[in-house]
Amino acid sequence: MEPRLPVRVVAGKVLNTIRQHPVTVIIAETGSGKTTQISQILYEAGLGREGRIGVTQPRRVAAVSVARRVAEERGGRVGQEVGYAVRFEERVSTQTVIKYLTDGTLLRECLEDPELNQYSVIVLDEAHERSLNTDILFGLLKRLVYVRAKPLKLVITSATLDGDKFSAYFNNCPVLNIPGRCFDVQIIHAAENHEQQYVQAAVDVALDIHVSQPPGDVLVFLAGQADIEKAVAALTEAVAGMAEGQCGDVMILPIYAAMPLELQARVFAPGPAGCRRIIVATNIAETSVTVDGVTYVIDPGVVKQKRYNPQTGLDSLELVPISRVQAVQRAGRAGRTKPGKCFRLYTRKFFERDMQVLTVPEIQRTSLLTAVLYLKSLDLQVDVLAFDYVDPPEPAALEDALRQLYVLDAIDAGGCISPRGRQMVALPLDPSLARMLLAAAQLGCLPDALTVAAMLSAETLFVGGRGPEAASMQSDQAGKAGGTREGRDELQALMAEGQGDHIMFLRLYQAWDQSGWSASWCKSMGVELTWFYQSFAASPADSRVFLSRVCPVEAAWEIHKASVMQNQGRSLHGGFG
Ligand SMILES: Nc1ncnc2c1ncn2[C@@H]1O[C@H](COP(=O)(O)OP(=O)(O)OP(=O)(O)O)[C@@H](O)[C@H]1O
Repeated sequence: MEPRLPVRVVAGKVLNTIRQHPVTVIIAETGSGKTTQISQILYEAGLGREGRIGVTQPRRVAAVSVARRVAEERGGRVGQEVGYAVRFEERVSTQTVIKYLTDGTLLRECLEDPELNQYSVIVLDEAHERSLNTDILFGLLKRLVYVRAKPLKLVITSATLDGDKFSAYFNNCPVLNIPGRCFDVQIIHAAENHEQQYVQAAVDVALDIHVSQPPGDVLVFLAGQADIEKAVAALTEAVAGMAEGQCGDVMILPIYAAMPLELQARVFAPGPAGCRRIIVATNIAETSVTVDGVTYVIDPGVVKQKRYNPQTGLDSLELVPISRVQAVQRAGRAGRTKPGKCFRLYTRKFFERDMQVLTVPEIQRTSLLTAVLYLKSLDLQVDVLAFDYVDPPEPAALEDALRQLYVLDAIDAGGCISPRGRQMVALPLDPSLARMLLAAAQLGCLPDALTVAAMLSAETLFVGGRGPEAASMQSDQAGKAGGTREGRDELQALMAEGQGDHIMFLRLYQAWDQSGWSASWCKSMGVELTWFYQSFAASPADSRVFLSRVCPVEAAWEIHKASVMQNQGRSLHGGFG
């Protein structure tokens, strides 16, 4: 228990407000105890007796690490009183009362039980992130608190949220502003912006901190795995070149989403005594997480953000400046267990005048395919165009999602979910991948399709963030840049088959399988081994079994009559122009 945390100081007020109102918005500084304490305050007051206290997080790493912390604070182990559920991993038992879960997992639970009867309270944490899933949950839970027979409390929490806007959305619910923070974070702005060379600038500042600042770990935010690998290589080289006695020991630890959860967890374990850790992270470490020991944060002010292009119908990742809200969150990763410093690699003027105040909600910038199919699958007769959004998406993006779902045969001409759409939504995958698996089941090639789906679900393929074009490079620095020359030739041969990315992935997997899942084979090909691990969990065999379990495609498959499909196709193509 942390009695000094600001949220603990006003525990009585928090409790009374939540008891008296169906929905409460709580705004308090980063590190003040929202994520770890509110659930415990409610539990200690008996609010978990009638059902679990669920706390959502936008990211897996946060759900898992916070559950571990809260279990530890309560003197238990994860999976007992405190548990977590994230995609592909669950540590929850009949004893579990406080459950941390990702917002995506809660949405999937709604499919099984639209009334979410296992919960008495749901806390939507980090609401400012405005993830697509959280935005959908706002609309669904707003309705549920008023219609569910068994009482349900909803709590919305954030360090930076427009309280008035959310209060208005939730029928003028109360907004609790909790003052105070634990430790100060000194903000140091750069004299000039480092837009182009932000990786090198971040490396330089990290090294500078290492040689000149008192003990404390450093957390560096970069935009993606490729950036991180570049920075780790540069830091390793620079540290190795430092004269003996110039500085203390240092340990460099990367963390990004494509890494298996066990590897991500390394950053939460304490480092060796007297050794400074430099943790190089994507924005997965931006909210909620506490990395004990982090005193210095380096924030280059950029992020890779998913954006939807209505012309191509696809999402792409773009490097964009972060919002001020994100800058506040990043700084808030310091000052949690002692005072800290945040080095911003952009000017104060840029922060004050040029940065957007809020992050654009994901619902207004990404593909809506999964979300629309999800809403269609709920037996709530949801009109996706008129759904109760906090901020509605572009009508054109919604219409586009409907059109694509029709093409995938997930909805019918009337816009209702089809039997195939129901099968698709049962698979925890992107609708296009789900559709591919269903087709593969029908065509008798499910094992290969499962392989491709697993590989496409993982994020990074080639070492150094290179695409397959790395294979055609005639670089002398082969091993360093992405594989040996022979490896690149082999990769090129796979690509030369010209059957598209999916078949190439399948061939790549088959070659890896034949190599006996060899790490040196991956290195020679310039392929990221962690990518295979990410794709196949423990092993390809396990992954197949797992995917077959979560994707009951064969059992559920109903063959549509070809003529029906053709007729539907004609009428719908006409309907959607
Ligand atoms: N793993 C941990 N190790 C050490 N201290 C921790 C840990 N997790 C939390 N704490 C302590 O508890 C405090 C509150 O953390 P908590 O995550 O509940 O804050 P928060 O208000 O949700 O922050 P944020 O808005 O950044 O998510 C931290 O500032 C820190 O002092």
